[in-house]
Amino acid sequence: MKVIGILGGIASGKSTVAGLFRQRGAVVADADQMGHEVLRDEATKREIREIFGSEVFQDNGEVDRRRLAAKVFGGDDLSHKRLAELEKITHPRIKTRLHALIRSTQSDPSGAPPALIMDAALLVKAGWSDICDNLVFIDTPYPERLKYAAQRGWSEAEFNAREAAQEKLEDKRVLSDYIIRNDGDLEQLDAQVEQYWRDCVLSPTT
Ligand SMILES: CC(C)(COP(=O)(O)OP(=O)(O)OC[C@H]1O[C@@H](n2cnc3c(N)ncnc32)[C@H](O)[C@@H]1O)[C@@H](O)C(=O)NCCC(=O)NCCS
Ligand SMILES: Nc1ncnc2c1ncn2[C@@H]1O[C@H](COP(=O)(O)OP(=O)(O)OP(=O)(O)O)[C@@H](O)[C@H]1O
Repeated sequence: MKVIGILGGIASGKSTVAGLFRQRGAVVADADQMGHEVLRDEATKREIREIFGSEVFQDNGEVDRRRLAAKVFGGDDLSHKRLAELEKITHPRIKTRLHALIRSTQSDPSGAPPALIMDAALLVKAGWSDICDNLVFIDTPYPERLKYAAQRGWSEAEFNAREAAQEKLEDKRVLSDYIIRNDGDLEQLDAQVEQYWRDCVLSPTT
């Protein structure tokens, strides 16, 4: 089983590509989803309350992700410091979940899939790319990414603040060993995923 990391900018289509791999039989590790699960963990909530206070919690005791996002993605020095504190709490727990999923997928009694796809925006920054055998970069023009993010309700300022908290796009591109261009429709994206699946997953030369 190959562990394949997906790299790309915000709203570049990483999860979409991961979904196309899933349709072909891959297992997908969704780090954003794992991050959300971690925020529901009681020990995590305690640590977050100590640092950020009760203002980032909803009345039902769960973390309010919008309010927490506003605190850590402000784009200023204080926000950067807060984001580093949040990552110190959540990243080790996300990493534990990623490793657990890889282990359980590898040892699945009904057989491991050809690939496990790591859909994690912070793969390189968090040091999780070491787990990957291959890295695929999704190359999506900035205006398209901005448009897709706007459909999620993100302003350009919010988009840029999150992007600034990630590794530079060029650094991710250089680290990758395959590039998928996402500048067309979903059918064109699917065709590239199919080619990669056939050439690099099912019949790899390396
Ligand atoms: C700040 C939080 C509560 C905001 O939640 P929200 O639902 O708005 O965003 P979500 O988690 O779905 O992430 C959406 C996108 O935001 C970007 N993003 C998320 N966390 C970070 C981060 N630490 N640094 C830079 N960008 C980030 C990524 O591109 C991600 O795909 C949440 O993102 C969080 O807890 N982040 C810290 C944990 C983490 O690093 N998760 C990402 C793992 S790859
Ligand atoms: N080629 C495309 N045509 C139409 N819509 C697309 C295309 N590529 C991506 N999208 C849409 O753009 C949005 C963002 O894609 P997606 O969530 O896969 O990005 P992401 O890189 O995983 O985002 P994040 O940075 O939050 O992790 C989604 O709504 C997706 O359907």
